[in-house]
Amino acid sequence: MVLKIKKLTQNAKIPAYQTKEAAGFDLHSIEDVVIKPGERKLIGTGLAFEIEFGYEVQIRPRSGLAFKHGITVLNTPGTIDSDYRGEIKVLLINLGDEPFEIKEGERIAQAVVAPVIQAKIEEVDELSDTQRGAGGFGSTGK
Ligand SMILES: O=c1ccn([C@H]2C[C@H](O)[C@@H](COP(=O)(O)OP(=O)(O)OP(=O)(O)O)O2)c(=O)[nH]1
Ligand SMILES: [Mg+2]
Repeated sequence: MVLKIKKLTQNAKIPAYQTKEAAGFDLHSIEDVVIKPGERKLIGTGLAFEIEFGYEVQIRPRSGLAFKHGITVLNTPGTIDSDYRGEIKVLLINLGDEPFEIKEGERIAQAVVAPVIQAKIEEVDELSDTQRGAGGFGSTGK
């Protein structure tokens, strides 16, 4: 699968898988940002993607930032559609107790390519019967 990446700004960094079998590649901030406790911020990467049809890119948190600083991706996994050509942005939230400082060039989140199955959506009047039926939300016990 080829992922085409275009730099939209001079200071954008083309991401790279950090190890041979890494599932995700890290995304870098193009901005200096401070996120106060409880605050959320949309952060630019300066990158645009052309994803092959049949795939998406998911934006996920970095576990180190989550564990050490309470920094996570609010909408995780963020969905990048294969037909999106705008700037890839990362929506971070600070769930920690201290302001979190991000410097331009730092890695703020990771991206994972995943296959997508687009369904043929069909409206019907009846659905088939099943043993579970409408039971959910703990219906089988704790
Ligand atoms: O973390 C994210 C999530 C989304 N996007 C971009 C790519 C995606 O293809 C587009 C739309 O995302 P989504 O469908 O999640 O947002 P929406 O609120 O439904 O907006 P839209 O009405 O544009 O679909 O925004 C990002 O850059 N970062
Ligand atoms: Mg949408």
